[in-house]
Amino acid sequence: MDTGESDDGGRVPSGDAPNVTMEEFYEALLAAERPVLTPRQIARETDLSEPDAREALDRRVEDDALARASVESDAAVFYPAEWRDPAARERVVVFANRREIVVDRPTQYTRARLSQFAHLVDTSAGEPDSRGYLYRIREEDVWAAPFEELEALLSSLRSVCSGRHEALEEWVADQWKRAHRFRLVTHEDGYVVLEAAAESLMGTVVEDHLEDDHLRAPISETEAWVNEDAIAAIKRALYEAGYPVEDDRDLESGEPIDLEMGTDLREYQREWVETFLENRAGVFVGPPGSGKTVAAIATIAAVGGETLILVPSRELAEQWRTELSTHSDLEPDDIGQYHGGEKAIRPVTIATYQTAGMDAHRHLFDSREWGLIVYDEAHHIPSPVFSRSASLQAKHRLGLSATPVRETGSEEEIYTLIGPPIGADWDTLFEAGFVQQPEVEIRYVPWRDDDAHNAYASADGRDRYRLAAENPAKTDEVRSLLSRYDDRKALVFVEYLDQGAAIAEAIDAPFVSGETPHHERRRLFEAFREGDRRVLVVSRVGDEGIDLPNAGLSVVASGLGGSRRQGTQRAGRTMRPAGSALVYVLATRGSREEEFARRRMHHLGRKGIRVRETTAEE
Ligand SMILES: Nc1ncnc2c1ncn2[C@@H]1O[C@H](COP(=O)(O)OP(=O)(O)OP(=O)(O)O)[C@@H](O)[C@H]1O
Repeated sequence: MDTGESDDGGRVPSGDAPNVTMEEFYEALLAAERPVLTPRQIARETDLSEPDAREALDRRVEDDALARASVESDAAVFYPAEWRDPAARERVVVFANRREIVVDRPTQYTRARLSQFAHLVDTSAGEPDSRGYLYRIREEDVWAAPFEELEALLSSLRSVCSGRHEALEEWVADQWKRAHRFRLVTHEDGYVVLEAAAESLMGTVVEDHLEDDHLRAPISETEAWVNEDAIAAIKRALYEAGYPVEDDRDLESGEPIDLEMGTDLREYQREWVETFLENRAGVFVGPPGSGKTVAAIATIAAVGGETLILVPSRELAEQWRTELSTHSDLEPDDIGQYHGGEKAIRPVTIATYQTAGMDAHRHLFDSREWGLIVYDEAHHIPSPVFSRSASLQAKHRLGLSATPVRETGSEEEIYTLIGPPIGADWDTLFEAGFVQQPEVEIRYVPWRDDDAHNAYASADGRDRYRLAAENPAKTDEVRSLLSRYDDRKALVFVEYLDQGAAIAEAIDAPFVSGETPHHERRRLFEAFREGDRRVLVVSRVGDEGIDLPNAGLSVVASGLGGSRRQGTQRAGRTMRPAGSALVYVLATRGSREEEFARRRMHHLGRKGIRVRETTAEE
């Protein structure tokens, strides 16, 4: 519909002029989860055409109901005029030098606004008992902020901070500029060009940070012909130098695909997909079970181009096929599996990272122009595949990750090579009840006797770590937890094969490890899922992504020395919408595991998950 002739009666107050009521405006803000709206967004949320929306908004500015943040017609954004009044706002304290913002009891709406250009550090900042949310603005937050214009970002910042903070704004503006200094574009003759915003950048930044073979030849003072094999390396090098590159290459997608969703998205999933479509790249970051896979399927539908889904294991490939059929009308014939014995390219193709990384299959991926590449468990992408698949031709790149934090600090790599993080605060998801908040308990298990303790004390390095991990007293603790919760499906996670075998024997349950054949693993997981199998002992292999929706109890017997990512994954096993969720993490009393356990769980605590500590003797 394109005129003001709406049938709701309220939109056409006098004459034929289009109108937007304040109620509609607020609703549109909430729907878009944006602090400010453009005429186009208003048009999308109401049934006005874009020119009519623009006219209606301009008139509300004249009434002083709305304020406009920019005078340039294309970049104009609108927000309620009352937001100029600080008294009407939540209490916000800005620490400009530290680039930190503390908001007392922020509304979900304020949090949504902040998450566009800052990241949540802590939810218990400020006074004791307060719910002060501490946000920090890092370089990469500004680089990835989903705004077309700097002015829109600044006005969003001002609207949250209720006023100007010159130094902070200057810093933000500076960061913004850095992220708009280099661009990769496709020349009309088909080759790739690196464009710099100024001559001096070519001279300094490029000289200092790129290798000789990254560029083939200069084209002008500000442009160079790029070696296409080095695109990922160039992006990474410039990112590290503090100049993230905008990737505006002209990439064609393959055959279009036509796919209808059979599942309605939740509000936040819709927001994820929309944000993704705006940026054409990004990583959905949400706790396990928060619906990333379903949102990814909706993204495939929205992009409508040939899609490659990369997954870490064959079990996950299988799971994707099922999910695609469950949530969309994609026919089995439209789904190709590309791994092991089966190698079929279809409108939607699922491949393992392992196969995708093999030289023998490189051409298949390189020679195609995918409309969308989905990286499942994006924090899990093996390094060689990382650089290779990042240079795959794709119009859109979508990562999925429950835990983007990598111990190496290389989460930046994920965001450079795939795209900026997209996601709700975890506690928002817990609060909304979409993901059950697990109860996590760190349980300290004493050494069985002095001998065991002494052996630990006199060992060193890896041996110590292993002795603590394999403390035999943990087996008793596992047994006692299993009998205490004998009505729950339970997973016991272990780090070492010997320990897994020992625990499995002691509790008479199967042990699933990397040595278990694929078909056997699948059978066991299925038996667990479908009902007759109550307990599984699982080594690292079962650790990620395998959908075990009905685990009501997880016992992490060892594996704390692993990465932070693992701690979250393991706790995540039980974070499913169905059933209550309990996680026990066993740590040997008086060993380094104590400290490890606290640190890992602190990380979960920061994600809004409740953690408790007890001792096994209690
Ligand atoms: N919009 C929705 N409506 C109904 N059910 C949904 C919706 N989104 C997700 N679900 C269900 O919630 C469960 C978890 O969803 P999904 O598998 O997409 O989560 P995930 O974040 O990908 O989990 P993981 O990180 O473990 O892979 C699934 O059973 C899925 O069918």
